[in-house]
Amino acid sequence: MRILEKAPAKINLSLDVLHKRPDGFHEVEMVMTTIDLADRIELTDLGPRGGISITSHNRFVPDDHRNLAYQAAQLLKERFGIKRGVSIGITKVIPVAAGLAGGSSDAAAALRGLNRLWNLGLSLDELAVIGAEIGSDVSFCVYGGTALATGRGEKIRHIEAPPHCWVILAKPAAGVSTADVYRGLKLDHVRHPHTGRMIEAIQEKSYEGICENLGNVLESVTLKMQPEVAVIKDQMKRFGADAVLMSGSGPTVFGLVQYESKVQRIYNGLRGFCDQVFAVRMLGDRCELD
Ligand SMILES: C[C@@](CO)(OP(=O)(O)O)[C@H](O)COP(=O)(O)OP(=O)(O)OC[C@H]1O[C@@H](n2ccc(N)nc2=O)[C@H](O)[C@@H]1O
Ligand SMILES: Nc1ncnc2c1ncn2[C@@H]1O[C@H](COP(=O)(O)OP(=O)(O)O)[C@@H](O)[C@H]1O
Repeated sequence: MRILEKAPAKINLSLDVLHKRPDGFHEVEMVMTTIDLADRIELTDLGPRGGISITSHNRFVPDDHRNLAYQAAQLLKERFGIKRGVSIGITKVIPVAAGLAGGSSDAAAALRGLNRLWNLGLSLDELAVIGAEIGSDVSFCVYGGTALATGRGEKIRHIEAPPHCWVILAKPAAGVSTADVYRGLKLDHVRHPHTGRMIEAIQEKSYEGICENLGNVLESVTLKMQPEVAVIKDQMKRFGADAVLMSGSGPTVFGLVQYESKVQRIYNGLRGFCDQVFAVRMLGDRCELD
């Protein structure tokens, strides 16, 4: 039997860090939404007593226990005493180590797909709790859609979809380590975004309100490690994006664009000096994972 799952990327419309916790993680408040840029996960049953095998044609994606989709399969096998093997094929589209939760979304897709393959009968809420053991962003990725994520990112409150718009993404060549970025954050020197106002803007379907309230406290940390982020932000604004921000720990920069007529010009302009550029729609609805 073969199961296919879509694993969409996320962007953080708003990312605030409240404080560092005794367990080393940071308490966050993030408004996240899924976009139409997705990896494809193909799960094939390998029969009784088999192991977990990972195939991907991307040299930056680990093909062993370090892969988050592998960890998802291992966790379900152990927890539910599954004795069957599985092959996990990952068609990578989301840039790696980019602040777009590619690995987390692959793990979430593996959880959803294996739940079907092995007839585990788990709800999305149960999968989201299991996902939190793999990484802070996995719970959100189990559901997709749009949500406020709190705690270390694993507490999810669903919110409605933002109004449809275009998202242009541009990723500088090198990736960044999320752990390094959190480590570099000096909380007494940041301007906190207004999480509440972002949620209100989404609920009011105010595209202008969303643009006005984009904010990410991690941006200034990554900017120091990768000055190219500032250059890309500048170019995106100059080519005509309505608002721009770095996603997550970066270094990917996204620009919001309301009208399709502007998208091609901004995309073409950025392609001039950035290899990985994408123009996609915001998904925003949970049902759009299918
Ligand atoms: C920054 C964000 C924003 O959505 O995304 P990315 O940039 O990775 O996509 C997330 O908070 C990243 O989530 P995720 O990538 O799942 O992080 P994890 O694997 O759980 O943690 C990696 C490391 O980041 C730090 N970390 C992560 C989450 C958090 N709330 N506080 C932290 O301090 C810890 O040092 C941890 O060891
Ligand atoms: N399925 C996967 N896809 C991409 N990277 C993965 C995957 N599994 C583990 N990784 C590791 O996780 C790291 C972070 O990758 P990723 O999830 O793409 O970025 P981010 O945390 O910035 O959103 C990568 O450097 C890679 O070594």
